[in-house]
Amino acid sequence: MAWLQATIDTDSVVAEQLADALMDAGALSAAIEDALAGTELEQPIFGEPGEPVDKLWSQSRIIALFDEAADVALIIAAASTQCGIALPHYAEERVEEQDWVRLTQAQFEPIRISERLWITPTWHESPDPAAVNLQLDPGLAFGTGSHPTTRLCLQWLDANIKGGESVLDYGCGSGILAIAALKLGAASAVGIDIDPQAVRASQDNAAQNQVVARFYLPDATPPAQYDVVLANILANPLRLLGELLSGHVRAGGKIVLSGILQEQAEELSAIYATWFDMEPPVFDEGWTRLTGTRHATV
Ligand SMILES: C[S@@+](CC[C@H](N)C(=O)[O-])C[C@H]1O[C@@H](n2cnc3c(N)ncnc32)[C@H](O)[C@@H]1O
Repeated sequence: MAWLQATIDTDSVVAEQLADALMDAGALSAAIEDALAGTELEQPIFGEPGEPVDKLWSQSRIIALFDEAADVALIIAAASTQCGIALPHYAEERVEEQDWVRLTQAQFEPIRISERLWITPTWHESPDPAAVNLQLDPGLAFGTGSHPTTRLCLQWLDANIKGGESVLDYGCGSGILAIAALKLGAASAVGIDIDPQAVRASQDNAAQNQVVARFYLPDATPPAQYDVVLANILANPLRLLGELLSGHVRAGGKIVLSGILQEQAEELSAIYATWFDMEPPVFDEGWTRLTGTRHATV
């Protein structure tokens, strides 16, 4: 079994419309990426939940997959006509059947977070069995440890969990932060996510790591206060969640915020200074970690 793949360079303004038209005309899949990805001109563009992305890559590339018997030229011509654009430049190649599982797994290697903390996929031996090892596979929920926003939180946990803390992981994704906190010695951990798939993935991952954590949708958040509250979400939800998150941190407890772009750090830090003594931000690849200690009274 084989497929045909077309790599189509296109104007970013029509990329989404063209990808949809390709699907309508018979493509099996059509993914849009930055045509300059992997070069010095690559443009990192991030969206906020619930908000349209207001920036486009300067050039887009559509990677479309077709059945082996498809007439790719005809489909691209039909899709271009539907979008009212000239036939774009494209390259076509044959993609042979491969061991996709093995190929995917090969992309996920163990990740060393710190001297003593590793994140390892289940199909790998841990490189350091004596370390604190989290077993985590890429799945439907965000959080494998490879992203700087997660790494910043894991590094904070590694340096600051001394043993016995209660932890709230708000926006838990895969549950990675709650699970890491428990593995590092926290006494209890609760995770919250708006995505039911993330709640399920977190439960599965906790079981895989033989730790007991509780995961809920926001409506079921226990009305408790914690020693540590982590929230790796994004700037916009963090702007809106300040009151709620601060209410879950005991006086003298810590807040750890991530998912904030470097240029958003000052504004977010000022918002959370309402409830916390904020520390200087820590940056990693353009992302920010903010931490603070809860005021005794507000
Ligand atoms: C960037 S992921 C972080 C996952 C994981 N905690 C980590 O550090 O890798 C953000 C998660 O927050 C969840 N989320 C976004 N907005 C939320 C909100 N308002 N309340 C709860 N969870 C939210 C998303 O569904 C997603 O799973």
